[in-house]
Amino acid sequence: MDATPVSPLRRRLLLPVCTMLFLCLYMFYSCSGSCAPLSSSPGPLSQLLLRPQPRAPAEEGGSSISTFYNGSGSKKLPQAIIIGVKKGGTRALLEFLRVHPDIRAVGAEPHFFDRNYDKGLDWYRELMPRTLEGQITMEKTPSYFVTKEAPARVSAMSRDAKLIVVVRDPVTRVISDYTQTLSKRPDIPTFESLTFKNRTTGLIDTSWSAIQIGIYAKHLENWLQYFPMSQILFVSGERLITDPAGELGRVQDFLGLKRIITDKHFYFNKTKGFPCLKKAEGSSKPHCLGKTKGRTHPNMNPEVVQRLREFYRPFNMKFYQMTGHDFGWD
Ligand SMILES: Nc1ncnc2c1ncn2[C@@H]1O[C@H](COP(=O)(O)OS(=O)(=O)O)[C@@H](OP(=O)(O)O)[C@H]1O
Repeated sequence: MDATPVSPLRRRLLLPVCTMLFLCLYMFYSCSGSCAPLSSSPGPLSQLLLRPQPRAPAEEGGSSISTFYNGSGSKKLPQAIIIGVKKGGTRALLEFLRVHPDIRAVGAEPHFFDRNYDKGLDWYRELMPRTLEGQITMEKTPSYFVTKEAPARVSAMSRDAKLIVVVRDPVTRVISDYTQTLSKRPDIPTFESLTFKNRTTGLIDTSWSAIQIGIYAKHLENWLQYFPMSQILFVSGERLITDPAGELGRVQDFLGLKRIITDKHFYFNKTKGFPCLKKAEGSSKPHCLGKTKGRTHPNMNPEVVQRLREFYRPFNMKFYQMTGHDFGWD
C-alpha cells in the first residue's frame, strides 16, 4: 500500500512544532514541582493532582461531613487517628497537620468508633478524602479516648493504626469542658455543684463525665490492652500553644513524614492569644481557629481548683509513669 506523501513544507514544520510541544510540557511539570507552596515528597505529577482540602463546614466538629474532590486517588481507612482528648487541642492539631502535603484529613468528626459503629467500615471509608500513594488518611474524634469499646474496634480495623492523644492539664480541661457546655446551656448548675458529690467532705463527683475524661491513666489502660505504647503518641496540649512547631515536629516524626511543618508556618496572633497559621492549607491567607476555640474561662473558686488538683495528682503521676513523660501539671 502506498504511503501518503508528506509535503516538504510540513516536513520542515514538524521538528520545530515537536520541540515546542516538548518544551511546554517540560516547563509545566517542572514548575508544578518547584513552584507549588509546601511541596514535598509526592513527585511533580502527584503535586499536580493535589487539591486543597475542604474544611469542616462548622469548624468545631461540623455536623455535615465533607467528602472529597472528584480527583484521582482512592478513599482509604485512616492509618492515623487523633483519638483524644476532648478540649485538649485536637482541632488545632488537625488543622496544623492538614498543611502537610502528605496528610489528607476529614474535617468533621466522624464518631465512627463510638456512635456510628453499626454503620460499618464502608460507611466510614466513604467519609474519607481521596489519597494518593504515600499520603496518610486521618481523622479526629476526641471521644474515642474515653470510649470503652473503641480500642477493640480500632484494632479490628487495623492493628497498625497510629494513635495520637492530645493531653492537657485535666483541671484546665474540665474547666474548658464546662465553659463549652455553659456557652450552649447557660442554665446548667454551677461548676462547684457539679464537681462535688459532697461539698463538706470535698468528695469529687467522679460520675460527672467531664471529671472522668481527665483520668487519663485509666483510659490509657484500655488502649494498652490492644495497642503497644510505640503506636501511641502523646501531644502536650500546653506545648501545642507555646511551641506548635516543636509538637508538630514530633507528630511528623511519629507519622514517618518529612518535617515540612515548621516555625515558618506559625505566627502568634495577639488578639486571639493563640498561635495561628500564616497560610491555611489551600489558601494564601492567615488562619486562626474559630471563636469556640480559645474561649475565656470563667473565674473558678481557687479552693475548688485546689481540690481538683489534689484529686487528679495521683492519676497524673500514674499517667507520667505509663507514658514515661512528665507533662508538668501540678
Ligand atoms: N492554636 C490554637 N487556637 C485555638 N485554640 C487552641 C489552639 N491550640 C490549642 N487550643 C486549645 O484547644 C482547645 C479546644 O480543644 P479541642 O479542639 O480538642 O476541643 S474539642 O474537643 O474538639 O471540642 C481550646 O480550649 P479553650 O481555650 O478552653 O477554648 C484551646 O485552649
